[in-house]
Amino acid sequence: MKNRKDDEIMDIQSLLDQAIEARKKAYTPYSNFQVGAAVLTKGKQVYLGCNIENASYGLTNCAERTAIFKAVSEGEKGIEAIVVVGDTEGPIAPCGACRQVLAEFCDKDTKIILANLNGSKVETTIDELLPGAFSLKN
Ligand SMILES: O=c1ccn([C@H]2C[C@H](O)[C@@H](CO)O2)c(=O)[nH]1
Ligand SMILES: [Zn+2]
Repeated sequence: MKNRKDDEIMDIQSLLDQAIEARKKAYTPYSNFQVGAAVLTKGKQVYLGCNIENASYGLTNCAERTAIFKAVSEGEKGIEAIVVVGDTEGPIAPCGACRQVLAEFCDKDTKIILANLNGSKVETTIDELLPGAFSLKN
């Protein structure tokens, strides 16, 4: 019989597959570095994102922020898991801006899975990614 842990592993694998698909939609004429992300909300919906670059480089939106903003703009309240994937040597490392946005919408139980295309994968938390995050409640 399948247990809860098996279901979780399947969820994560399915999110990773979807993030890899989303990555193919990345708009990256400047860096040619594609990233994909998949968010599973507490409402059990999946939102996908890719990085979207701009001629004014600083306006680039990273894949994880695209996916999170899609979820939030549809009224989703919390994130159960997020997978981010890129063609990096090890698991991809989110930029500082994304860590601050993750801190806004993730809680201590949110699973943050960082992956690459070769099967490297780490599961982490927002507290590990951004210890001492800025918040108005500090
Ligand atoms: O976690 C990351 C790291 C980088 N990028 C994007 C931003 C830019 O388009 C390209 C190169 O930095 O990768 C993401 O989308 N997510
Ligand atoms: Zn980023």
